[in-house]
Amino acid sequence: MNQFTATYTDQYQLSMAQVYFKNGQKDQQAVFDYYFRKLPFKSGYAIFSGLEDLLEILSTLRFSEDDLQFLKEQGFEKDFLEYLKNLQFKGKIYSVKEGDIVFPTRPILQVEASIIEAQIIETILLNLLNFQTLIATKASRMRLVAGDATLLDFGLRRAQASGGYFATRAAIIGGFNGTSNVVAGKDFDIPVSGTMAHSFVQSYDDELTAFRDFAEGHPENCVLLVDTYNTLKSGIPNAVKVAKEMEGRGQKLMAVRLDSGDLSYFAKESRKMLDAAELDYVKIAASNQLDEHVIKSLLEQQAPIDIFGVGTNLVTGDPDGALDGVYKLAFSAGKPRIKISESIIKITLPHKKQVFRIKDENGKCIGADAIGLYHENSIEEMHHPFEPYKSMSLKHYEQEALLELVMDEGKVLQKKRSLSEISEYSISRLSELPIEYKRFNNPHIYKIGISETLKQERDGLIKMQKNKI
Ligand SMILES: Nc1ncnc2c1ncn2[C@@H]1O[C@H](COP(=O)(O)OP(=O)(O)OP(=O)(O)O)[C@@H](O)[C@H]1O
Ligand SMILES: O=P(O)(O)OC[C@H]1O[C@H](OP(=O)(O)OP(=O)(O)O)[C@H](O)[C@@H]1O
Ligand SMILES: O=C(O)c1cccnc1
Repeated sequence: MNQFTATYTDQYQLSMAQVYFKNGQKDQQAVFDYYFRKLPFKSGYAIFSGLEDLLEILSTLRFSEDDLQFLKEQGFEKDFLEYLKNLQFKGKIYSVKEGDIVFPTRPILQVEASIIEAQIIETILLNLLNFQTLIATKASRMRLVAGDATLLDFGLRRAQASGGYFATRAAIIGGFNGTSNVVAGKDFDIPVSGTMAHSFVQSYDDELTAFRDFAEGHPENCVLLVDTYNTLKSGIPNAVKVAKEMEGRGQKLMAVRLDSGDLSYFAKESRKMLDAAELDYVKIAASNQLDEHVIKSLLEQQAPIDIFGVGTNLVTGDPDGALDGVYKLAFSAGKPRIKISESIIKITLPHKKQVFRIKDENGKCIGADAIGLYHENSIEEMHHPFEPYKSMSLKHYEQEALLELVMDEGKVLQKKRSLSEISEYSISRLSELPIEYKRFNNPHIYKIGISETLKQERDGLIKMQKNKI
């Protein structure tokens, strides 16, 4: 999987790094926060995904000989290139657990490293975490509405080039059951499955022979695509014949797949025809431009669909396309740092921090996370980040610290979890979130607050910067 070297970065990271190097600042320690500002899909939550890939890549990230030659041709200086030759990420990473539910404007992950190392990894970190978090969130929304139905990822062919690879992984974290993507299945140990294409049916002179040959070739998990010519007049009657022939051989047809037309109508009619032939065990799969809204609508119409195959809208994160996750400097050279912006929501939070999930006495999430300085063990009073008179006492609540050290001196500290473990964790964390945050229309807004000490630090820095201007 690891096709990345340290040039998987933006040029400005290297331009800045060369200046730090030449000015003797290369060992200056820095803290950067990773967070996003806007939830995708008008969702009330997001699912954090991509952490284990990031840690694995960082633990072996180097500049290759080829990279250094290229950078030389780009005009980088000899002594800086010599330094890059031995550069490895030796920093610390604090992170929320992969699969957890996460919310805008509060740190999900913090990097503490030399300014050069921290800067060079920014691009790959954002590339991996933004994309997977987007897709895991999309997948999770489909899982929420699909109930017990099986969700399969069919997206590799529609993905933005190599995005399909990580999209599959993220889909599983968000609650999908399997994929048609063979390489992702192999690399990430994901159940791989699939049906047949229209071309297979078209390549025969008649549909029945195509179905027969396929069923003989693949008696286990056989799924027949029934809409190439006419679903109810040809596809289903031929599938029934083949299913009966399979029964004669002691085999069972697993499912039929619908891929066009009114999926509710065709699923209901197909179910009736299969049941009338005593094939109630044959499942119905559906595909064709599905997303969480279509799946929800189909199930509200009581369409008897057992398996949903989802491609385009899953792997492209339609309609949002990207998560706006950012990486902002919070501390460097022994001082807290802030970025002030015209837009109040874009003002950053200084210092190394900790984030607490606020829970009631029964351990139930109340819909709030509070951000404090790293050394604060808990937060007494949470302030609205920007509205001065809004605050809430947290004295009687439980507080769960969310950021934990997952990488130290460039080494991964946690044992690798399987994707199914991460997915189960994600589903259990989502189940702790009250239902109001999970509805599709105008979900309740999760509260993010800051501690009194962090507020004072931030406001002091804003004042200081304003006085300088
Ligand atoms: N019963 C339904 N309720 C809600 N959405 C549906 C239903 N049936 C299909 N859809 C969705 O409607 C969209 C368009 O389906 P439509 O029937 O127009 O196209 P199509 O069948 O793919 O056309 P074609 O026959 O040319 O392939 C798809 O996203 C599909 O998943
Ligand atoms: O609609 P999506 O959510 O993107 O799901 C993937 C689509 O890819 C396949 O179609 P395609 O026409 O590429 O091949 P086929 O001949 O196998 O149907 C499949 O039949 C789905 O319709
Ligand atoms: O296995 C399938 O049915 C499949 C795989 C990829 C894309 N569409 C369908």
